[in-house]
Amino acid sequence: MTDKPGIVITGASGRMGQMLIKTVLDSDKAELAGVVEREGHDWVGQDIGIAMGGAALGVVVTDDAGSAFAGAQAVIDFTAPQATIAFSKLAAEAGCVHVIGTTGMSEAEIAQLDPAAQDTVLVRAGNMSLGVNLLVQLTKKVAAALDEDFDIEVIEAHHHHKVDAPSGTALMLGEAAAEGRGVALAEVSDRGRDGITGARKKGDIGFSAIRGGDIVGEHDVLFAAAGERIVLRHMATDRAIFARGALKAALWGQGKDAGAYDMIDVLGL
Ligand SMILES: NC(=O)c1ccc[n+]([C@@H]2O[C@H](COP(=O)([O-])OP(=O)(O)OC[C@H]3O[C@@H](n4cnc5c(N)ncnc54)[C@H](O)[C@@H]3O)[C@@H](O)[C@H]2O)c1
Ligand SMILES: O=C(O)C1=N[C@H](C(=O)O)CCC1
Repeated sequence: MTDKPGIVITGASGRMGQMLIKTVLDSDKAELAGVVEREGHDWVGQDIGIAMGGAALGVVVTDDAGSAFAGAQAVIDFTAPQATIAFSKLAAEAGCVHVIGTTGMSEAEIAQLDPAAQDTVLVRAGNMSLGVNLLVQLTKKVAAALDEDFDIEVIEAHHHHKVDAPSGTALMLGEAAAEGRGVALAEVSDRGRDGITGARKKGDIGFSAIRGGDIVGEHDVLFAAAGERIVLRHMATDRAIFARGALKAALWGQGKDAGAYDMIDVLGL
């Protein structure tokens, strides 16, 4: 028996799932309480240490999320939108802090997380790294200082496995730029230009997505005017930055009031 929070990692075999498991195992502030994979995955039923190519750890991969969450203090979830919605209900029932890194959720899907946030602490962010959350605040500040003579473009690059675009981070940066300008992103967002698009509309916030190789995640916010340009840039070279942020959020959430939070809250930025 220990007083360290027990953490369950969902999507155990994923790029982030494996990084999160290593991060929790390396931490002296938390314990690995369980690991979850989707039904039918060949890791289900295996010891997670062996499945990841190492020694047995005594934690078996399960597809029964409800049982895994019972008795744990937090769930860290980097999976897929529908899985995350289902996990939010189970985490709330179990009284677990739910840290959500899953991206590509529509507004309607995000709204389905609201009932869980009435009952438990839910921390959701499209990017859990300190650097990107700082960049979000810088973007808001720069956008507030400049007028519409500066065209704003968010350019992102990720590995070729990524399934959603724009990235969650790009959307956070776009939201920050829109907030700085005092406009609603939905009104000014320009995504997926192709063909005879017409000239750029003043005040729009544009998005471009590059997909290739093993790029972990790169984001530029470009402010382009006649005669000068400002570029705010974040480059991730190691997924550990996202996992460290997620673990920080899981620990921060212990004992907090139920509600929906983000990494700006966690990091106090
Ligand atoms: N917020 C951040 O800081 C951040 C950082 C990196 C990645 N992400 C996001 O995290 C998500 C996962 O990224 P990834 O690169 O690890 O993807 P991945 O495809 O490598 O991993 C996803 C895992 O989720 C599992 N999964 C899917 N449905 C499930 C279910 N119902 N039950 C249990 N497991 C399920 C899959 O089997 C897979 O193992 C993506 O949405 C990505 O954009 C967010
Ligand atoms: O690898 C991914 O997928 C990433 N997703 C997040 C996003 O959509 O912004 C964060 C960066 C890595």
